[in-house]
Amino acid sequence: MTPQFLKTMLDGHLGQIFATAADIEAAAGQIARQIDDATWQTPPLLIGVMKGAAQWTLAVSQQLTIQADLDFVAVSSYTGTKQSLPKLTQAPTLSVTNRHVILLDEIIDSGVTLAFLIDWLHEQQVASIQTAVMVNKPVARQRAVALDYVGFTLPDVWLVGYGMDLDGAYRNLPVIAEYKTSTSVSTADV
Ligand SMILES: O=P(O)(O)OC[C@H]1O[C@H](OP(=O)(O)OP(=O)(O)O)[C@H](O)[C@@H]1O
Ligand code: HPA
Repeated sequence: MTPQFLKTMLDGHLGQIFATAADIEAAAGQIARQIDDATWQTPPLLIGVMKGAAQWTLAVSQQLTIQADLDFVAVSSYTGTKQSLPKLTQAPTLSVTNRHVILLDEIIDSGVTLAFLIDWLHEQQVASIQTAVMVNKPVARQRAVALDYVGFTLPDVWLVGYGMDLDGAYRNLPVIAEYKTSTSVSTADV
């Protein structure tokens, strides 16, 4: 059964629930095992893309069993569901030059945000870049981005929860859910 608080919080906008917290932790664990098993000449530097990737970055990094460093950048590209040019609003605090970077984002949609960050990291002369996304929404891609680790591949609907927002709301939902822009009676079930 879908918890009542989700239905109440999304007030008629709740669509399909694509993943529960347990599904997401399991997907993050599988990715952590792959990162563990890769060959690293120096410890990788995990960089989470704030704000949305905070939960996903911790879900993956806490399940690693190798040494890794952790940092964050902040990029802003969306107001509501409307996209604008990405802006780096916070650079990493650690030096990225010559580091093996793993960029973690909770969602890739158009690809513009990650492509922008990858270009920026290359300008800083990183040693290598891998990407680890919780959700891949491939339908509306505008910029090609190589994805090394993917949690879930989902359809082109607006998603909220586990870091994903609509105008700053719903990031704290413990599931990945569809936000229906027109209200309807929810049939979602978990
Ligand atoms: O592939 P794209 O179409 O570029 O979309 C993905 C980006 O959009 C969201 O960021 P947003 O700008 O909403 O900032 P946020 O992380 O603070 O929510 C999300 O967190 C990704 O970083
Ligand atoms: O579906 C989405 N949900 C939240 N943030 C996003 N940024 C791009 N696509 C999405």
